[in-house]
Amino acid sequence: MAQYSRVSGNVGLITLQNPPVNALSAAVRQGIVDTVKRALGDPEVKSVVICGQNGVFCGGADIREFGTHMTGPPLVPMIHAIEMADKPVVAAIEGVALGGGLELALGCHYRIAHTKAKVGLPEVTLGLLPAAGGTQRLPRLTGLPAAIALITTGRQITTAEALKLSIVDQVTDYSAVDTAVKFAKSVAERSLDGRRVSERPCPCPPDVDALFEAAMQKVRQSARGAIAPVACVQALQAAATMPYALGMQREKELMATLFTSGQARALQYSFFAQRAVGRWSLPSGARWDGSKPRPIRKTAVIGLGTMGRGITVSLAQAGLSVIAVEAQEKPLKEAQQAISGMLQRGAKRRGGAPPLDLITYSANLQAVADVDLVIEAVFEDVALKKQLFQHLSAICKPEAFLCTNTSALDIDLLASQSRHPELVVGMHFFAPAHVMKLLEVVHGSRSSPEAVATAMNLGKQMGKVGVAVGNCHGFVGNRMLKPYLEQGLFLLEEGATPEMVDGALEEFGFAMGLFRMSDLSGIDVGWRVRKGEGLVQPGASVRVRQGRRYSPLGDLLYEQGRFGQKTGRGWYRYDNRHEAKPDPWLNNFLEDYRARHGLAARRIECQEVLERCLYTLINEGFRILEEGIAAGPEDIDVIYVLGYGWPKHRGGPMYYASMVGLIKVLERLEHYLRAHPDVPSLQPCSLLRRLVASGSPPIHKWRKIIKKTQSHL
Ligand SMILES: CCCCCCC/C=C/C(=O)SCCNC(=O)CCNC(=O)[C@H](O)C(C)(C)COP(=O)(O)OP(=O)(O)OC[C@H]1O[C@@H](n2cnc3c(N)ncnc32)[C@H](O)[C@@H]1OP(=O)(O)O
Repeated sequence: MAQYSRVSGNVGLITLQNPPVNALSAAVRQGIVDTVKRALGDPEVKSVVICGQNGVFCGGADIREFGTHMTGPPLVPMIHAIEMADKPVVAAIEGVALGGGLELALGCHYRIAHTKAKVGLPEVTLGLLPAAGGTQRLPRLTGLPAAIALITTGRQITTAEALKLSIVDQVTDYSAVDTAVKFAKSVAERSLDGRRVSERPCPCPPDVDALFEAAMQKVRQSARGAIAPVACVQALQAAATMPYALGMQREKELMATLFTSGQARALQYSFFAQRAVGRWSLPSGARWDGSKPRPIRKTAVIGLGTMGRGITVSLAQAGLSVIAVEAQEKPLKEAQQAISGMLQRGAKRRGGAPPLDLITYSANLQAVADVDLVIEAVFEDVALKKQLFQHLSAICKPEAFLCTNTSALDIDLLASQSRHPELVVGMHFFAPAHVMKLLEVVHGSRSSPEAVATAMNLGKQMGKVGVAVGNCHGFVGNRMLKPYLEQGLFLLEEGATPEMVDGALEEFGFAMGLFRMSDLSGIDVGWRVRKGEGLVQPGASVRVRQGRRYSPLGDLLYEQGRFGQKTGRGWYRYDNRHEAKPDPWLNNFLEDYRARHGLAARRIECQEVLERCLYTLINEGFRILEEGIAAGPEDIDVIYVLGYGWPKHRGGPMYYASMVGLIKVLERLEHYLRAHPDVPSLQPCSLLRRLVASGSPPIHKWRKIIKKTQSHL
């Protein structure tokens, strides 16, 4: 809806009303059309201001409408009518002007924004392009390079930056609406010549072809198969080379292919999934809306290795005070230097001063005595962490939350070392912790809903997307990774090469194939995990361990000192630190290994690589759902997209399974299980069977069946 009033004598004020973000639903679009008509037809009204209620201009088109039969007036003619009005129309931007919201503002003759507002065209992140004239109007204001950068990334910018780029005409610290009304009065009689953006020429640099070639190359490299960024460049190319009307036609055609694409559906699913995970629930029935987080003011981080440093930076950037503890003086000094550098670089990027004063460094654990919440990030060693929890429990005030940054260890075991196990939760950050948005908040059997709510809330303050998960080895993300990695090794035994397996996964859209990932995280790290599980038998290469097929290939590489990137050798060779090159040594090693074990190498197709690696990972995801470790498929999908390089435009593993068809996933798992009966991770899980038996319902209906399956267990 849109409300109309006349203010300050002769200014027509149109207020968009659709909480929480005034999205342009059919009713809002109808409201705008009606109120604009009314304002333009009222002889008393000399100029018009468009604003949004509750301090938010507009969050864009209503994404919930996209999957439905769309009704109501379309955006393009609505914005065109505003631009062609013969009375000045001013957009008063507060909060956000995003997507269709910014496109609406670009159709106005003037834009006045609050200093704290943000603007952007994030459609590309939803698999779309700004198809309400955004690709044609923005470059006419900002020039092509800035428009390419903004539209192909969807980056949201401050209004200070928007002012520099001529996207807005004025920025104010006062009410943008009041300022816009005053301004509208002052320009009431002024000519609109030059104010209609679509009538301006698109500024074209002389090297425009080279500019677009470079832009196309850049998006193709970073998009990893996503089609929307490519379409964005094509639409901008139309703005540069065609008259406005033809450019609009091209924008429309490109949008038509994106709008119904599977990628757009997956990205829009992901948008809502990232919000749905905030509405967590625990197996006990406790929920986000009934559990109050406790405010946290003082925090502490124990252990200032890579993870501890990233967590400290992230807490300070969120405005929280941090006691940063490292037992030895030398590493403490080194960490202090590194953290200061990270904060300074961050401040340079974001603007403002680095929050150095918020951090106090100490080598003494007693320094954490009066903090509200501790995050320990010491070495992943259960004995060390147990001892630390005993100390913390004795030192900290009784109501302090004790959080552990572990990627796999038992939260209940650590909680049992504390006098207040209900205040213990896992906070599993992902490296680099000040950059990665994902946070697994792990609830143990005794964690209180208040502790979970507080950790989730703290994560949000830190700019993370928290996902509440249950306690099991590897939680959700790392647990699902295990069968995926295992299949990679089995494929090598059967005739594949690391570059072939990685090629298939990267072609699918993963940021990195599994062997490149293993080289990056360290072959020694995986070895240590397997050792902890009792799987490593040095020197032996027996292919059955704990009653199931086992590949010792990773252990053999470890024994050769090939730890991955850090030693320059792993599954690949690294002549310079980052570039992975196929290593003839490895091929010989694999041939010897196969010969020793009587394994005949066979030709393996990419499809088999994908099916075996991805379907076993997905199958583990179904087990996790069945056991209640994750509350719903959205939780798993958010974890994989934000933490494990799963291609965003494929929605996440569980969404992907729903798109491939559950029956196909089930059949292929059964097929591979027949070929490899000694691999239990290929055994389809009962939830998958139950979903297939229920007719493979759409993903949003899985929770109901999961609940039924759980009640049968
Ligand atoms: C052939 C058809 C042609 C159509 C023309 C196409 C041209 C235009 C396309 C578009 O405009 S696409 C939409 C572009 N806009 C966005 O991508 C913005 C998305 N929203 C956000 O980034 C954030 O929500 C926000 C606006 C910055 C606010 O963030 P905040 O952290 O304050 O709140 P959230 O938890 O994110 O959101 C609150 C609530 O609102 C829902 N929501 C947000 N934006 C939209 C939207 N555009 N449409 C529908 N709903 C929206 C969000 O889902 C939350 O609700 P719940 O999911 O929690 O119920």
